[in-house]
Amino acid sequence: MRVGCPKEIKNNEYRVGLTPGSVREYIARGHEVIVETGAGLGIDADDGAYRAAGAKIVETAKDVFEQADMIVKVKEPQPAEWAMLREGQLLYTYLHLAPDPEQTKGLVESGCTAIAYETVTDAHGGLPLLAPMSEVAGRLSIQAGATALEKINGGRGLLLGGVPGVLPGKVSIIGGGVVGLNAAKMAVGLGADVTIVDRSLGRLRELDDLFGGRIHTRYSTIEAVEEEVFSADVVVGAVLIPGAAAPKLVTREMLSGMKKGAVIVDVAIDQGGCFETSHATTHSNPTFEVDGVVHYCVANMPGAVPVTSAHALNNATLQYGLQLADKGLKAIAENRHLRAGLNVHRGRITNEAVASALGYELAEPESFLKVA
Ligand SMILES: NC(=O)C1=CN([C@@H]2O[C@H](COP(=O)(O)OP(=O)(O)OC[C@H]3O[C@@H](n4cnc5c(N)ncnc54)[C@H](O)[C@@H]3O)[C@@H](O)[C@H]2O)C=CC1
Ligand SMILES: CC(=O)C(=O)O
Ligand SMILES: [Mg+2]
Repeated sequence: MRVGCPKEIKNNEYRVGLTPGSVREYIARGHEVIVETGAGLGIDADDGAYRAAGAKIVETAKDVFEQADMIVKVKEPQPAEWAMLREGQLLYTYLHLAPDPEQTKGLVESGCTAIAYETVTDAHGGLPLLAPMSEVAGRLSIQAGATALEKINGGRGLLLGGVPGVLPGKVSIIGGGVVGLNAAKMAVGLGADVTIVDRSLGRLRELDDLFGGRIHTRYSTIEAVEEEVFSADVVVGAVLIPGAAAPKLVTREMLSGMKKGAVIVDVAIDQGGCFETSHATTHSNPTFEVDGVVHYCVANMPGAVPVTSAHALNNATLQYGLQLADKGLKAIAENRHLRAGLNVHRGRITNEAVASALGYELAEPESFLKVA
């Protein structure tokens, strides 16, 4: 198969879908790889590094989209990109379709077959292609929150860890999955007072064991969320219902009970966000204020640390990408975890949560693929 990797074009997105190391693996399996010039500059990989790995360098994204059978990216296609996709072409990237009707329409109209990293599953009930970026975003969320708390950035002017004789700040994390766990590790490391709220008691037990009494855990109810939000200096939004739009757990009304200059970091913004007042922001203008509360809602947080993120992402995406390149649609038919990643196929929506969020009729992949 001919595999293509364009340069990312989302605001301040410096990751790349294929590292030179991944290119070598595709080449070793007998595939051709074409890479847009400069695609890897954000991770210090120049065209020479890609050529040395066996890729052919092309001048434009149009060349990549025209020539490749499968496109490997990081972020959801932007309008100029979905316009270049064609019927039968495979797209392998993050999509986050449920809160994004325009992109969904673009992909449906293109006729392409789109596999969303964030809905590919594994045998342990996890989301293996979302996990590495959730690790990064979870860790970054505390850096972002701590920075936004500084007075000069519109925050309360509070140091999260405190100092001897002065109490630390309070971090409340809503959603104790991969983002939540990694946010908690960083917040604990800074010396903050940390609470994690989740609706899974099993998960709260795991977290309690992991942190050995260093954090507080709370079962997620409206009351618990409200009390946490009112008392926090930083609130991290980290809930996920796979494929679906994030539930709005914090309403606009609740903001009035928050401390002035407190900070919300809505990591779940890529699925629409779990605060009613959130809207997606970019790295070039990451925060805004509503009712005295600073909101940080960057939808591609890992893009800020591309050297770490692109390698972590490739570590996870490579094995599934190779299956797609080796076998095309047959890989999706044979591997139910990859099939869970199928969101769009030849004009139809194949993911239940996306279909129900956006009012499409669901086309079950099993109804048109000969599954193993
Ligand atoms: N903004 C960005 O750059 C990035 C955003 N993300 C997003 O972060 C979000 C979280 O991802 P992960 O941690 O990997 O998901 P996860 O599936 O590991 O964890 C989600 C947690 O939310 C909990 N949850 C669901 N409903 C809840 C409720 N009503 N109250 C409390 N907890 C609830 C679940 O029990 C689960 O423990 C996703 O939307 C993901 O796409 C991930 C990476 C980067
Ligand atoms: C998960 C995601 O949206 C990101 O890494 O940007
Ligand atoms: Mg995102």
